[in-house]
Amino acid sequence: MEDQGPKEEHITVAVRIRPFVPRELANGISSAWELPGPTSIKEVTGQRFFVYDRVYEQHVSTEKIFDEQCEKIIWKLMEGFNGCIFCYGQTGSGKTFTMHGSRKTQPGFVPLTIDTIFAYIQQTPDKEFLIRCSYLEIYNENINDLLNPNGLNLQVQEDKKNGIKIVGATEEVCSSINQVNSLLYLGETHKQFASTEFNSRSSRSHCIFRIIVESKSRDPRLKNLNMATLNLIDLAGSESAAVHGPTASLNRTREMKYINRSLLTLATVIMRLSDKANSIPVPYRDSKLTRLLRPALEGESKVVIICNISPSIDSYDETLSTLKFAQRAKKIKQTIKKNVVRDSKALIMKYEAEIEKLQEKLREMESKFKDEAENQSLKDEIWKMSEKLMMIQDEKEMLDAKLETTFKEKLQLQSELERLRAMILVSENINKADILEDEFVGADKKNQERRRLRLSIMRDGPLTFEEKEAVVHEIQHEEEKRNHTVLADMKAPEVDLHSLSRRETNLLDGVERIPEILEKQEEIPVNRFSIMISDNDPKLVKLREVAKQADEGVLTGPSRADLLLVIEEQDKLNSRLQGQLEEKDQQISILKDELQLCRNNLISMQKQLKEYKKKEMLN
Ligand SMILES: Nc1ncnc2c1ncn2[C@@H]1O[C@H](COP(=O)(O)OP(=O)(O)OP(=O)(O)O)[C@@H](O)[C@H]1O
Repeated sequence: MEDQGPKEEHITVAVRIRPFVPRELANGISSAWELPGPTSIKEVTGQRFFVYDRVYEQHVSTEKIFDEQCEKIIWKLMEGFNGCIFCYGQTGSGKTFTMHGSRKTQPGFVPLTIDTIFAYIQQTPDKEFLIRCSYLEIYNENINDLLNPNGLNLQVQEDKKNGIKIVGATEEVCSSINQVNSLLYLGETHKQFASTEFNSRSSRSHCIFRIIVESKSRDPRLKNLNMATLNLIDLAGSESAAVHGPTASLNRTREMKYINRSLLTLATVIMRLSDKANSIPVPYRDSKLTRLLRPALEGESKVVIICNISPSIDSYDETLSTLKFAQRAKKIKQTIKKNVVRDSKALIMKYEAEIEKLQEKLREMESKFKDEAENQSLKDEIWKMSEKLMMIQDEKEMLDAKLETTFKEKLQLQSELERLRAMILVSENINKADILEDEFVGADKKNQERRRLRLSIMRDGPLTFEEKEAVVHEIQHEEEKRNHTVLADMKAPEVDLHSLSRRETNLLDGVERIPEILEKQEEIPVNRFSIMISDNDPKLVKLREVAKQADEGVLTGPSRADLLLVIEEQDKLNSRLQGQLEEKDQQISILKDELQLCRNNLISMQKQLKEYKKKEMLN
């Protein structure tokens, strides 16, 4: 159960006595105080005796004091109760050591408070918190913002509903310990310090580190919001003129005057508050410090005062004054209420509303981004597609060109083959050729002779003279025919068939029909055995020679073997060309297939591209 019911309690006052500092040890200064029990302090030589909530001896750690006196205030703060912890005491008595300490060696109340707050948040998953921090100093009665070097002489605004407000003070929202530490570090760099007789780094101002905690249940049905403030105050130390020595500067003297005056006002306020029966007004307005502390001292905060004292007999008067101040403060009674905020002024509410708005914005942006991303991916797709299209078009053009070249090559081969065929004298498929020949030529005598000639070449044994003569004439006729083709455009000379010898007539007759035979032979398998004779062929040259010799009647060759050799050579060439032709045919058919594939691809890509473009236009 949360403690919400108002009840009266005393301010907690504890005394901390610091160890002797090196200066005191060097001077062999003795102690003026002894601690008879955990809550009491007594003069070593006199009878003065004081009792507090707790008195801490010299070697007690700051952490132990924090655990015993401050931790409960932090827990209350997290539940919505204001808190105020301050260190009071003469200069050099250990206030800054207690409040700030050193993170590494002995952390003070401020770092320990921060750790406790964040640990509490971590252990309270059913609530949400918002932490804000500000860091101020009161220097020469001016409130300065330690988090903003331009925030000087800030004004205090008092308002019954909202309490005390320092206009223009920086309030940083902190979500981590490191963030708070950075603020503290920044504040330290702006703080006013000076070296005095008692302290080489004496605070010349009252420093207030303020933490505002807003908390709210995560349960949406519970609308109440708690808001509480904790002030951690490191007061400047009261000091006498002796502290600065006879050569004190005007600045030091002025600082001292302001420090002492504000501490005196604080002491008076505490005195008036501790004596409620006395109806004399409390002079809060006499100093900025008491104006700021008013809500806390009037009962809005749980207050812990740590009174720091020196053990030294040298500081006896100042320590006595501190102990009297502590005694008066101990008498102050407070009725503390929990701060419950029901309006939407609390920052956590504003932030939640802001978060809701931002989330809405984020959702809008996300959907916009999604659209844009989709658009982008569409554009990328179109771009990729266009590139692919270009590639396919290039490929197609290349294939077209290749196809054209292959066709040309094929035509060349074909014409070469035709030329060869035109020169065929005999064929392995002679029977088939003969049948065809018979069909076209008929079984006339001349052709029978031709066939016999061809067959005789295939036979073993030497050629007869007539056979040799026939071969020679056949060759001569081939030459004439070729010349005739070359001179086709020129008027062919009239041939008197009656004047020709029987042999010439036979050959001419046969040759006239050769194109027809060849046409028919196109249908015959191309791998036939045939003779092919080219113009410059050395074998033809030889045969020409043989023919010439035959004409002159001195024919001695060619032998059957010579002719078969010629036939074989020519057949090889013919079959090679035929093979190349087939290869070309195959290439053409592959290219045609590839081209078709390419065309199909191109068409489907163009279609896809069209669709994408349509889609893009719609977007
Ligand atoms: N409990 C302690 N243990 C060890 N050293 C301490 C302790 N308290 C104070 N000191 C040392 O005493 C010196 C003065 O302490 P500190 O600066 O905290 O005094 P102060 O009261 O803040 O002085 P001022 O009012 O001038 O700022 C420092 O060197 C500090 O380290």
